[in-house]
Amino acid sequence: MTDRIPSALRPEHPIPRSLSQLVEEAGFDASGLTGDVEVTGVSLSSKDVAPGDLYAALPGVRHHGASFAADAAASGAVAVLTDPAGAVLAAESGLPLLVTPEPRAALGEVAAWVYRTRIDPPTIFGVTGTNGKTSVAYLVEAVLRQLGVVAGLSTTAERRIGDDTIASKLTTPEATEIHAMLARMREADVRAVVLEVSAQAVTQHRVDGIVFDVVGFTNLTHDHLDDYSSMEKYFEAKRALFDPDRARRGVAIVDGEYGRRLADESRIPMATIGTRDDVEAEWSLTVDDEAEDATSFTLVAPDRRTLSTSVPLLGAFMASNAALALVMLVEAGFDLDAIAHVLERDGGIDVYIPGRAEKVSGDRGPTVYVDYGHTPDGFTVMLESMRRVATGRVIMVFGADGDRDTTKREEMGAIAARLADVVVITDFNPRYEDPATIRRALIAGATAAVPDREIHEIADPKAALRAALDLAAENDIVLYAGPGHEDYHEVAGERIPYSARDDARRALQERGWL
Ligand SMILES: CC(=O)N[C@H]1[C@@H](OP(=O)(O)OP(=O)(O)OC[C@H]2O[C@@H](n3ccc(=O)[nH]c3=O)[C@H](O)[C@@H]2O)O[C@H](CO)[C@@H](O)[C@@H]1O[C@H](C)C(=O)N[C@@H](C)C(=O)N[C@H](CCC(=O)O)C(=O)O
Ligand SMILES: Nc1ncnc2c1ncn2[C@@H]1O[C@H](COP(=O)(O)OP(=O)(O)OP(=O)(O)O)[C@@H](O)[C@H]1O
Repeated sequence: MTDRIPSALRPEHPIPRSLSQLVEEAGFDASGLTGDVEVTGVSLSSKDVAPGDLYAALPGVRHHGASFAADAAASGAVAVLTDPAGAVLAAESGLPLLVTPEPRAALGEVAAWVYRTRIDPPTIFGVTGTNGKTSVAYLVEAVLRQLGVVAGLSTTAERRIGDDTIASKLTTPEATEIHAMLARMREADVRAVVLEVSAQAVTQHRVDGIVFDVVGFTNLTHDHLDDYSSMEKYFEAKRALFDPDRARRGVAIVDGEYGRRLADESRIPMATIGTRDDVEAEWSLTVDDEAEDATSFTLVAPDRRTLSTSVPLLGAFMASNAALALVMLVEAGFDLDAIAHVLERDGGIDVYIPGRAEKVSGDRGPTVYVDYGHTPDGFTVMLESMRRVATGRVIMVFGADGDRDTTKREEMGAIAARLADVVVITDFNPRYEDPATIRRALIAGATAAVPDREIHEIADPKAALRAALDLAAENDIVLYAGPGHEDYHEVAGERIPYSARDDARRALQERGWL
């Protein structure tokens, strides 16, 4: 299931620790330890085991990790952390066992202990919310760099340690990977780390063993109702991050109901940001100007100091993301005036976010963006911004993920039909679902909302994009929403290499526009 974790995300010079010490110091039931041994790392998949690792054999949806204990031993694992059922399965590996009733809940602490990530930690930022997490994480990292701080970053798109970039698989890595990455970051003298935190990561104990200095909340809107039975449960998963056991301080955008509730109900000090006049908040954001590839804004602090700057990206929502990033930095102790000074020196926030409102066109032909929007709210904010800057029509190409929250599809179709002039519906990661069924749901939503909207159904994404470009005039905008930074298209369990950004550039070149 998991590909190997790149060695660049593990410490180069791990320091051994003995399991008996872990039992002693972390309060594990010593009767669960069947032999002592020194460990240098922890891994959650037999495929990721490096020599000297403690293999965490967890029960999963499809397998019990303990059935791979022999494979882990063959790769150099020196002990197994598992539950009582796993202890039976792992016995034949002959490795010492550390048995605990809920190994997943123990994993963060164990990994933090093995990798010593609690000792002299960097400043750790966490970002959560339905939309905008990746963008905010990049924005925090960008300003840290501008301030001269060596930073680390972990997002859906990439993990970054200083200048090294490694592609990501999950939004938030497993606890084993996070602590290994933090240990590697320490070797690279990283002093501040930004982690994107999904709701699933909180629920699945992936961020256990970390105390965040500042956590930020973007918004909460419809998504992931396949993993959470209600918005309330989804909210609870996010709120759990804003707890004294997990974080010292929080920052929330309080435009929406959930942001306000989070600020009111959290048991950690919370700073609030409002991006509309009718919202009461300590910090206020005003968008000064929106252009095709830049948004300028002014942030007013609780003490009335102001910071006026810009992001080199389209959209008022990117100004909200930037405001959250800046207030998180202030809450972490960075001085607002010092931040204002470097941003003025550099002409704004110097950031590149792969596949988020990314303009791929040049000076000729229509303006073309590739974006990662895959929720009703993401569609809304992006299309509303495009409508404000467009001098021509907005043509939108999109699909919807297979095997993911099916309840949002009709709403996505409806928003596209209401806010775009032309809609091209295509396939996007159908996974194991019938792609025609997904398209039908999107089209049903679109036609119910705007019966006479111009809608094209073109299954092949490359053909759909080219059809949109053929329809576009010089002053039109083409938005290709969904694929963002991804470099594959997932069909029936197979990942077919496909980069929408490269394909869009190729299509523009074919037309002599780039
Ligand atoms: C549905 C779900 O949550 N699945 C998670 C779950 O997988 P699983 O229980 O099916 O694992 P399994 O295949 O039964 O295997 C059991 C154990 O055996 C191990 N194993 C398995 C095979 C093998 O050869 N060797 C081996 O060691 C596995 O590493 C695992 O620990 O446990 C795995 C390892 O602990 C997770 O990686 C996996 O997340 C999958 C990849 C996933 O897609 N999760 C999604 C829902 C997710 O977390 N998404 C959010 C993004 C949200 C957003 O859009 O913002 C995220 O943070 O990425
Ligand atoms: N503040 C925001 N409010 C609403 N939509 C947003 C916001 N910021 C970004 N988006 C939209 O959501 C898409 C995903 O953005 P981003 O990757 O930053 O969010 P995310 O929460 O990290 O999502 P994911 O975890 O799926 O990557 C963007 O491409 C854009 O369409």
